Amino acid sequence: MTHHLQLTQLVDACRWIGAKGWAPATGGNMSVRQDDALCWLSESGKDKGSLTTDDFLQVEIATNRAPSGRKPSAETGLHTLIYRLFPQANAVLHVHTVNATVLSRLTKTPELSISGFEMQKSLSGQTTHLDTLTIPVFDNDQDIDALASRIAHYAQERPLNYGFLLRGHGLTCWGRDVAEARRHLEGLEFLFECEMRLRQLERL
Ligand SMILES: CSC[C@@H](O)[C@@H](O)C(=O)COP(=O)(O)O
Ligand SMILES: [Zn+2]
Repeated sequence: MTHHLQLTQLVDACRWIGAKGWAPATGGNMSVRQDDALCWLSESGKDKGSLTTDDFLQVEIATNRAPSGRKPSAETGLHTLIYRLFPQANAVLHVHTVNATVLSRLTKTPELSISGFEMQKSLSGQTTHLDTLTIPVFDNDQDIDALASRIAHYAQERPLNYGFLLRGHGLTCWGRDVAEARRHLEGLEFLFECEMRLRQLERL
């Protein structure tokens, strides 16, 4: 399948994320795949809600190098890991939502389990609220290479679909295209919000 570079769709997604308040300050980073070898990543340190296509730079998926010499996201190594692990992933969105940040800290186990919600079907392949959705929660780390290798190790042992949480940090999710990555982000964020409210009300 040939696909044109989805940079315009990604810029639109960044605006939407910014308007939702899901990338406060300079939090969050976003990318799209160009091909097997290259992706386009948001430049480090910018407000991700007001990016233009000029704020994305080409990065080598195998090496994390940016030929332009500009500085790609601090979390480049997580985006390129996803492109290496999943050939069908073509867009990656990383956000710092309050729900992802708090729920990942409330989850003391290596995985968050979610069940009983119709909105689980917003995630590709999910067909019923009766299934249990498993979202891994990795301890945050400022050493992105170390974090990437922990995630890669998890993916060798267990299915890793849609996204993962970084404890006390945020959510990283992906899709076949920007539209699917957006749907996964919106679906997961809705589920996190519901889970948070249920826990508050039930005092779990
Ligand atoms: C307050 S931003 C913290 C960053 O280290 C990181 O977590 C992040 O999401 C944004 O980093 P960036 O380098 O701009 O892509
Ligand atoms: Zn982050």
